[in-house]
Amino acid sequence: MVRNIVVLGGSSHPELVEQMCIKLGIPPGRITLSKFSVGETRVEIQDSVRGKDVYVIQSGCGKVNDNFIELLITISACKTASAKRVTAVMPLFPYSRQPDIPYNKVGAPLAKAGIQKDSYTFESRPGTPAPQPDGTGSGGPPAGQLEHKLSRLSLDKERGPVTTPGSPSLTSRPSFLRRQHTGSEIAGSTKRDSQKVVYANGTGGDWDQHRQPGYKQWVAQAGTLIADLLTCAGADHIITMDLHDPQYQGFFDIPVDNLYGRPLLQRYIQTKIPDYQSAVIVSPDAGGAKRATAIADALGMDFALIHKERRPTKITDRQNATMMLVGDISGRVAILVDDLADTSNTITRAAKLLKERGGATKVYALLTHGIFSGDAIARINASAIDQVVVTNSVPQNENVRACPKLKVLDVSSVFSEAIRRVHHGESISVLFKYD
Ligand SMILES: O=P(O)(O)OC[C@H]1O[C@H](OP(=O)(O)OP(=O)(O)O)[C@H](O)[C@@H]1O
Repeated sequence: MVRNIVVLGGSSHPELVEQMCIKLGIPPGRITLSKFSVGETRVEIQDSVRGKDVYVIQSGCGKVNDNFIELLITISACKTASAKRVTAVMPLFPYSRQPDIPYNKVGAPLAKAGIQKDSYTFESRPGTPAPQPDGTGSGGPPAGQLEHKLSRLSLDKERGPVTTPGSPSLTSRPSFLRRQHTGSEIAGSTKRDSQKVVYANGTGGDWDQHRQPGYKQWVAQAGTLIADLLTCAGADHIITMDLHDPQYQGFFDIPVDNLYGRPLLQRYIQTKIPDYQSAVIVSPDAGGAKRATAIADALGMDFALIHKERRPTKITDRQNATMMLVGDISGRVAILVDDLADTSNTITRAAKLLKERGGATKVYALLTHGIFSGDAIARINASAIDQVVVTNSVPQNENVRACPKLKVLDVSSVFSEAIRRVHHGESISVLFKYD
């Protein structure tokens, strides 16, 4: 039993909170989480946290944004109630696939002068503005586009310039536009929906058609913002697991303990996969190669890599990325290792490749985070994967019921041990050991 500690659970994963508290030998702190009818989050902490070491547990799953706000409000409430230290325990860190890069890795679709929407490809890169063949200086728009620009200008004229006293004119910004999502909203899905623009006069069209030539689409940089929000709320420490991008830790100026799911996955391979040493560890993409090779090296196993060539023929056709297998898995068991499955597109396509092209006899997929948004579970059920193994960093009860191929490993011991060690000021590096 640890003393002077309060563990508060958010809405995202009550079972994990309960398991962690059992392992710590303390009851969960009393907290009421509710919503006002308008949708705003309300947090009420019933136990005193004055002078206490507080751990708020919230995973980046379910209603991710609501849960994140709930976490921020809870942290802030603890700080203002004089908690000595507040640690955010986030088994799955939200937004960790949106680091601070100006364009997403699939290549931001860029408007190229004169190109039709349907002919956009990932080969369509923006040229540096250069003189046109007709000698019109620095790449001015072709005639059609000029008309389009002028029509936009006339719209601005109708409205008149938008200015505020003492501020520069805002007419250079598309202030007459408002954007709306048109794609269907799938709960928990990360699919990027197409967008439409609507002018104030009711006319509109596809966003792609309205991009300025040569302008690189701006992708929001969520990484630093998420880190700043946590620290502004009052978090003194973060504990998480298998950050998609470990460099994310650099966005924080507070300690971040990034625990590994690897020992759990490794133990599963050793204890549950018959004759595992003759199997091959496979990374389904280059991004996860380091993680997968580390397991292969530790267990003395062979390694293969699937190269995911992100060059779909259309911008929105991300799922058509070509996959190429590097390594020999013929007649052997293949064990896919990755940090997470979201839509499960990556692992199901990889499994198909491993069996159809590579000649694998059986395919396992071992992942730390089983997000399984949208129809991911149905996709796994219909796939060539024989077994999927995930941790319960996000709730898996419903998924287990819907997917007979799914096995779940418990992370509550790892997190409760991390909490115990942080609380007592002990090193947690022992949790980073693999063998
Ligand atoms: O289940 P899915 O929806 O297919 O998503 C899973 C994939 O997404 C992540 O990588 P990402 O595509 O972000 O690329 P990266 O590893 O190169 O960062 C993750 O590492 C998986 O490989």
